[in-house]
Amino acid sequence: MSDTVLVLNSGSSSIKFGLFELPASGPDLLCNGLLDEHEAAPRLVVKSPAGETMFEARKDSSDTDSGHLFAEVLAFIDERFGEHRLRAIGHRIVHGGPDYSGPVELTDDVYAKLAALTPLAPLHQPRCLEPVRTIQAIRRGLTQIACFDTAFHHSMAQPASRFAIPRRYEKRGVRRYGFHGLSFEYVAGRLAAIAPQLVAKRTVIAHLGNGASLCALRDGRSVDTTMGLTPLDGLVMGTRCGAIDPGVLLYLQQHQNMSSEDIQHLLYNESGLRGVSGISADMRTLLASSEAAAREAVDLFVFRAAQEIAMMATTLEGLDCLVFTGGIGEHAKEIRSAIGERLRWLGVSIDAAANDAARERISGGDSAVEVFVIPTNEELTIARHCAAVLQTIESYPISP
Ligand SMILES: Nc1ncnc2c1ncn2[C@@H]1O[C@H](COP(=O)(O)OP(=O)(O)O)[C@@H](O)[C@H]1O
Ligand SMILES: CC(=O)OP(=O)(O)O
Ligand SMILES: [Mg+2]
Repeated sequence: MSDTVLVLNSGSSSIKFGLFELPASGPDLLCNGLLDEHEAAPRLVVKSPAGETMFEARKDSSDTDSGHLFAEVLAFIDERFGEHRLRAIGHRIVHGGPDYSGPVELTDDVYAKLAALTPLAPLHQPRCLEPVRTIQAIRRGLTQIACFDTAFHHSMAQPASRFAIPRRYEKRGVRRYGFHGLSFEYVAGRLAAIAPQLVAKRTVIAHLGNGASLCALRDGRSVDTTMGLTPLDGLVMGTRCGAIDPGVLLYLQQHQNMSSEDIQHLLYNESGLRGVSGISADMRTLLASSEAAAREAVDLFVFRAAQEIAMMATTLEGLDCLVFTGGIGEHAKEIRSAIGERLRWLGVSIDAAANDAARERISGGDSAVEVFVIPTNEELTIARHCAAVLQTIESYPISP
């Protein structure tokens, strides 16, 4: 009998999960799955590591209780992997605030602190925390572990972590935290394995998914990132505006008769690709569309991504390596090449054939900047963190 951990990755547009076996050599995937809520009838799919479908269920669109999903996933695991011992559930928690620079066991006290951070990630934090309570109810006593998007950026120092507002707000926690850290950590680790000579070099990782952000790295550690106090700052996203003149918010509130709730909804849910195109938040749909507004939304996404990559390069005082990851970064060759074109002046040159084939290294021979496509794996990062935390809990030794 071997030990396993179930990892839940609740993002803004999907819930992904993975079941990992925990041998001493590191977590091994047994199956993974996705709850896709984009379709009219949300779909639950579980696949083997080879990509074969092991289980599929279509949920009634009126069934908005994700608790049913988790009960279904746990029942499936019991049935198919009953010979293993489920040791813990590992959760991606988007906001860890100032207190958590690494993974922690989810006690009631920790839960309360994380729930209090909901206003700083209103789209994500409730979705991340809801399964914790659900699982507590259906599997009392099962260890649950929180792994944070913010933790990787605790290495970020001032001035990168500072806003230009009076210091008293910084003391109250109003500072730049950054997100997508579990993804950046995984990609930085893969990059170190593929190209160890680049670890000490000036690297920017572009996580371009439904949520999107950049991380500037030196020696594999985060020194700057584009998201701030909340996952609203920085790049244009699926439904989020990214960086915006704060005067816009004042104007909307004072002269467009909008409440703070209206403004929150506008900036988190109705902006970004969705708002600019008026068509969709999904990059695939926009790239396939012949509408001018779709093209304009994609152009703005590319323009801003290139601008902010140059901003990260300023923090690093140059750029040696650029890595694309996330749903768009991994799959949208048009976006990678358009961003590359805008960064020619920085020495970026992308090889068209390598880019079309989504090879691991896509920079041309003449490029001053090494360019890679590295698929992210937030679930594996969480599983690794869980294995480390479980080893510190005496009553849960990991079997060799
Ligand atoms: N083949 C593709 N071509 C272009 N865009 C894609 C492709 N596959 C996925 N995407 C885009 O990736 C985005 C979702 O990214 P993902 O990282 O999966 O999201 P999440 O932030 O929810 O984890 C969507 O905009 C989607 O359109
Ligand atoms: C932090 C964040 O934006 O996450 P996601 O990409 O899952 O929306
Ligand atoms: Mg994501």
